[in-house]
Amino acid sequence: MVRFENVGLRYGTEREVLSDISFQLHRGRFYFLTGPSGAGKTSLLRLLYLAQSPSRGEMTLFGEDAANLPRAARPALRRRIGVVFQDFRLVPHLTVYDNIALPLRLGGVSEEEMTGPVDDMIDWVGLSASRNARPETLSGGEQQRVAIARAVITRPDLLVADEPTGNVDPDMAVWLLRLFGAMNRLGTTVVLATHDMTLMGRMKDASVMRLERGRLTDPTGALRNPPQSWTPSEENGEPW
Ligand SMILES: Nc1ncnc2c1ncn2[C@@H]1O[C@H](COP(=O)(O)OP(=O)(O)OP(=O)(O)O)[C@@H](O)[C@H]1O
Repeated sequence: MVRFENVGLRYGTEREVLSDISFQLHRGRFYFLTGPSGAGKTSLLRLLYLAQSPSRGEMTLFGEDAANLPRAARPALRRRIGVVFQDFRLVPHLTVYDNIALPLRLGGVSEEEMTGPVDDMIDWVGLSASRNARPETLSGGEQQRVAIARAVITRPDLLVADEPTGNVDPDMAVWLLRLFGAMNRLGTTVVLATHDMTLMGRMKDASVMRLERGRLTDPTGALRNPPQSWTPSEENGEPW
């Protein structure tokens, strides 16, 4: 569903921060993106969620040429991608409910249609008691659960997360990883950037993409060939 071929990225006239990046992401898989600080993880994720265009190379997303996408075609492709950031990026003056409902409102879903799914989602992330609270009154872990709920309320094909557990305690990090795992079991492809080796060890089936000074290594060998044994699981105890 995603293919990068010899992708390079430079900011302005500086040297390339990403060079010769080639990989494929397979539908329904879980990927960790790791590497030292400054290796280019955020830059690679920004390419994936179309916040940045590559300086060279080929980039195919959901079968579309994403490297040369006309501006007008970007929103439709972008709607198929959910994004979660380390610093949550919630809208401060909106309640938990309204933050999670935001992508549906922007997509033109009626208030009547969205109430059930948004409340189910609030329940799923364990925040029913905070439905009408503003983000500033929540803990970091609670805010990140709102951010994850907002990112997945549209059931994206691809979920991209940039150090989503960086600002929460270790127990909450495991809780959040379970949410990403549950989404993944429902068929969403997940790419999660992290430094946290313990967290990576908890997701045994995940593939690991490692960046070193702007170049990608493939320690699990899974980026070019999909694992033969793997099939998406239909099991789900989640509300949607
Ligand atoms: N907007 C920008 N303009 C110029 N250089 C940038 C910009 N964003 C990132 N860089 C540079 O690109 C390189 C890769 O940065 P990036 O943030 O992608 O790495 P990272 O692996 O995510 O690091 P960290 O783990 O510290 O967040 C760094 O040298 C950084 O200084």
